[in-house]
Amino acid sequence: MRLSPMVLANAEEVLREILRFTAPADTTLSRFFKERQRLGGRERGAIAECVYAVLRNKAFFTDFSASGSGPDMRRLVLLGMMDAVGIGALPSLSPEESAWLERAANIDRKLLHKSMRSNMPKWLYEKLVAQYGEEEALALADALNTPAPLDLRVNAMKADRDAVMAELAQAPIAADPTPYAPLGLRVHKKPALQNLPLFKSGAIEVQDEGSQVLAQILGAKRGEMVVDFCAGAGGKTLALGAQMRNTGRLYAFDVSEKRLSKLKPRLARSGLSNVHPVLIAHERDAKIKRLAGKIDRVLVDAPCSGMGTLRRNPDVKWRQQEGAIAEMHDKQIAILDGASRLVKGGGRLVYATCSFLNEENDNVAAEFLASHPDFELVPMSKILAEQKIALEMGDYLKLLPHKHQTDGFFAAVFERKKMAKPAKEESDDAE
Ligand SMILES: C[S@@+](CC[C@H](N)C(=O)[O-])C[C@H]1O[C@@H](n2cnc3c(N)ncnc32)[C@H](O)[C@@H]1O
Repeated sequence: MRLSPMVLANAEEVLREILRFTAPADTTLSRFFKERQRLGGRERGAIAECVYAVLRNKAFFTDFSASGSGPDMRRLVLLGMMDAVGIGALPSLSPEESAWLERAANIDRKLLHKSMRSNMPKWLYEKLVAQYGEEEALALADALNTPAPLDLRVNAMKADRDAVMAELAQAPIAADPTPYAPLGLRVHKKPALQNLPLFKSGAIEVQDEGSQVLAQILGAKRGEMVVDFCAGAGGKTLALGAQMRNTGRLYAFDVSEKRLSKLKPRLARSGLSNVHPVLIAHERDAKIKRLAGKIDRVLVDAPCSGMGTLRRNPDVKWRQQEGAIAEMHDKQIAILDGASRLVKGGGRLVYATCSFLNEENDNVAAEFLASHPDFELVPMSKILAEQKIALEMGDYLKLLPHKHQTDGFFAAVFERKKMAKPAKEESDDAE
């Protein structure tokens, strides 16, 4: 069935705003839809898919659109809709527009020039090539320009993976176990899940497999004292609380009241009562000092460029400036230093990001080790063996979409040496 012409007009309007890159695309889209209650589910789906198709092919579409006619934004929308719903579903195309779209559809995008195929700002693509070499950089860029699958985590407090898979099949929703995360399911297609009894009862949460692996490698156990230092809306907190079987104490720190407030309803659904959300002012907050040297495991899921999530947020790369990466690096070092004070002798500290850039990953880990002789690196190969996760890694966890079908993630595990005394607290409360 063809879309109505007003869908194209709406797509043009929202795309124009999103391409200014002044706000995240998903925020702009949800505000736009909220203001247009008359748009139905199919129309919303087509507009959102069109916008994301343009973001994932911005370089190619911008270049190709120069060969078309009519207003710029209409040309981009037609190309986006071609990917989103197919040329046959587009209303009121002129014969020239149809022929033009057929030409675009027949272009093999793998044969485009690398600057167009990678669909990234030059500085970012150059960083990728420097890190991975050209061939792998292109494979990674291709994967980052492809939509992510929908992964679920089964809440072990409420269900097991096989039972959830069987219940989903009744819906009917087809899903397969994820290869690395023991409680993960990868759902075929993208069905709405919010109204499923499994979701309402807290038996499942939406979570990328890579994120699940990150929570797993902290190795949190029953009865332990654990801190999720950058808990945000609690994606990993929920996984950690369940891993601890709702025992011990799990502090969820964050500097954002708004993000922490999103954790509350998720906690209620999850059935966890061992989680204690704590709003902190910064990484040296006095609330943290009371716990210095007392914590078994600390997760620092640090604020980062978010480049590892480009499959979901393809606009991030166009909104970030290269200089922001260096600023991020300094912030990451400061947070990791603050969080390290919590760890007791023999305890573990995990530093993680959803980025694949060395500045935010290996470099931060190396600097931390160089300035904290009371910590040593625990090779990721050892951690993965402990957790029985079938992934081949060296010192660090480096998950990449073209290799592991997850978002891009990094993690390093540090252990505080047993003899080391808790960090002496300087009188720096007044900072
Ligand atoms: C990558 S996000 C965390 C995502 C979250 N762990 C999850 O799994 O959903 C990083 C978080 O760090 C928080 N943050 C930023 N600066 C911080 C600081 N100085 N101390 C603690 N948290 C901070 C941000 O508010 C943000 O929620």
